[in-house]
Amino acid sequence: MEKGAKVYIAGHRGMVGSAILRKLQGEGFDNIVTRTSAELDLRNQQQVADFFAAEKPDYVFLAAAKVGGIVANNTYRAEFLYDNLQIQNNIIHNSYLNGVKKLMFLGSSCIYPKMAPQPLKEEYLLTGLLEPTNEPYAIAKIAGIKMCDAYRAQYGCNYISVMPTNLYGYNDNYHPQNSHVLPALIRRFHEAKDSAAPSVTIWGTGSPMREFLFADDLAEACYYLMQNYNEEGLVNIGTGEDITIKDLALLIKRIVGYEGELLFDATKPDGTPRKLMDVSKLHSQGWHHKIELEEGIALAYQDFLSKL
Ligand SMILES: NC(=O)C1=CN([C@@H]2O[C@H](COP(=O)(O)OP(=O)(O)OC[C@H]3O[C@@H](n4cnc5c(N)ncnc54)[C@H](OP(=O)(O)O)[C@@H]3O)[C@@H](O)[C@H]2O)C=CC1
Ligand SMILES: C[C@H]1O[C@H](OP(=O)(O)OP(=O)(O)OC[C@H]2O[C@@H](n3cnc4c(=O)[nH]c(N)nc43)[C@H](O)[C@@H]2O)[C@@H](O)[C@@H](O)C1=O
Repeated sequence: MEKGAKVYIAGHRGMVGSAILRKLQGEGFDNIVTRTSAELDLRNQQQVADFFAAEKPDYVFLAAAKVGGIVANNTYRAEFLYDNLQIQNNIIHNSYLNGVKKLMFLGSSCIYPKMAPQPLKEEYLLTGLLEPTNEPYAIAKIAGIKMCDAYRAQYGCNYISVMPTNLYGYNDNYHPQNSHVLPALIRRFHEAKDSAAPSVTIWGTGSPMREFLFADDLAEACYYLMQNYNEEGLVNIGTGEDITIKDLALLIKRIVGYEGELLFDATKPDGTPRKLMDVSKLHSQGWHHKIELEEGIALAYQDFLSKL
């Protein structure tokens, strides 16, 4: 990507899109195109066609999506499938029609089979059944990978797909029910500290393992791969390290400074038992994460406090 190139970041107000925007601005890009969902509903085929025909971006980061935690995925199953298929189909197809030089599609580690061997290698895609709570979202993300590969094969489009692990960071979603575990627990421990509540309830058994990457690290990786990677298929983006939900809760509890007890609500779903990324392909490309979990949670908590 040349510094003067016109770059469209779809989803620039979200956690990931805003981190990519900061990264590109920091690198000196000054021709960045953005639209909020109120200005441009990416599910709408005609609106997206008109936008691409008018703006003709050179490069596209596809970081707009219907996103949420385990309960949101399981509750809004139709929206997670429909919205995500519409958004990505419209952007990928109109990028092709308007000669976009390169596009990055963001998927998720939930595309891998629920019981795949660990760590998750890119080649495990489509080798088994998906986790039921996020199957609609995962099916949409798998379709996005296959769209990029099909447009590369038939039309020669340089569209690449990256699969981030679970993310957290600035501008995260702190909704009590619909968010991911890390922001949900920052909020719950903070509110329990404020109200001197005797206990905090963690969903599920606490035994599932998850890997977490700070969104600004993800943005660094996306920028790096946009400059250096031009292949079909997918690339995992993560740290290669994971932690149980119980240990994550204990870490957040300590950082927030809450002193009560932990309770576990086994009526809430655990989801996939483990989804540790194999990051050897990413490391062989020359990229490694910088922000470790404890430091990242402290930064996210400061961001949460600053927006109260
Ligand atoms: N968060 C995570 O843990 C992970 C996220 N990812 C992927 O990273 C990408 C970004 O996620 P994240 O930043 O967390 O999500 P956010 O929910 O923070 O942001 C999503 C953005 O998408 C935009 N958007 C949603 N629907 C529409 C629509 N119909 N039309 C236009 N814009 C729309 C929103 O725009 P607006 O603000 O203007 O409404 C929003 O800014 C997604 O592809 C997601 O699947 C992958 C792995 C983990
Ligand atoms: C990024 C990823 O995000 C989703 O999958 P997930 O990894 O299961 O994400 P999660 O962060 O919601 O939960 C992780 C674990 O944590 C437990 N947990 C405890 N207490 C809370 C809690 O309070 N909130 C949430 N959300 N989870 C909690 C929860 O029960 C689960 O065992 C996908 O649907 C899919 O969209 C996707 O790609």
